[in-house]
Amino acid sequence: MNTVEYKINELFETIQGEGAFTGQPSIFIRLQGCPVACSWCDTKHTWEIELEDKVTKEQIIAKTQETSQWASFSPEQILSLFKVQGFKAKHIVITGGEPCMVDLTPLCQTLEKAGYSCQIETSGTFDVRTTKDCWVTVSPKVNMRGGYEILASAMKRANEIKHPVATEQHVDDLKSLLAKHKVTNTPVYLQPISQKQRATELAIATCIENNWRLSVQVHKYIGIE
Ligand SMILES: C[S@@+](CC[C@H](N)C(=O)[O-])C[C@H]1O[C@@H](n2cnc3c(N)ncnc32)[C@H](O)[C@@H]1O
Ligand SMILES: Nc1nc2[nH]cc(C(=O)O)c2c(=O)[nH]1
Ligand code: SF4
Ligand SMILES: [Mg+2]
Repeated sequence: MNTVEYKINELFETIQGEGAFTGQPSIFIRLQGCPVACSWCDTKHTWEIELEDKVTKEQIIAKTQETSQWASFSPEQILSLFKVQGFKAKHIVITGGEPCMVDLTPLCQTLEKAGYSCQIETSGTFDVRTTKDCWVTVSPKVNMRGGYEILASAMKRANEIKHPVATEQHVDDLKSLLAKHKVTNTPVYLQPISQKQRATELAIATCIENNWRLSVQVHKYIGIE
């Protein structure tokens, strides 16, 4: 019997809007907690884990706004919730916050055993603990306020690298990282930060120059979660 529990900020079904799985109907599990502190992070409400923000599972399911509230769920409770909610997607995206602060293996094992495919969105600053079949999207974070560094093990485990960009410095940071970790075959996506026009223009030009791919956070353009 698995007794592990995960602190969940949000659980919802939508279309994956980023990276290689863009367009894929997906159930998102958003975990609470991240110490990396990217200045431009679009989910700052997930950073702190405060005990006073602990609420019931029902309140998390009923959430309609971004809040720092969270509830604990076991893998089995997550799975049965999918059924209660009538979710149809067979692909799960585990994000946050920083999901790799905890061991995701029991969660992914339970979900995969039930026939789902799993994907993790991570900053690459914590050990990636998951199943071998889980798709790992590493979005490396360089020189962020929290002071965390990219782990070689995370770069090696990555099935795709999705790098947020707004400046030439971000592009240079990525090139240094790829050289340092000898990444040659992993698909690279550039993701313009916060849909800014200049960031998007830079990302397009840099993708063409380097034969990388563009990831534009489709969900934000079409106004879905
Ligand atoms: C909110 S993070 C959560 C998962 C994990 N902490 C990470 O950074 O990968 C999910 C994805 O959104 C990206 N992201 C966050 N804020 C963004 C922004 N303002 N513009 C574009 N991408 C952003 C991250 O780089 C990451 O790829
Ligand atoms: N639709 C949709 N796609 C996403 N891909 C990554 C997301 C994230 O916040 O990690 C995200 C998100 O929040 N919504
Ligand atoms: S690592 Fe991810 S969740 Fe954490 S601050 Fe950066 S973008 Fe936000
Ligand atoms: Mg998001």
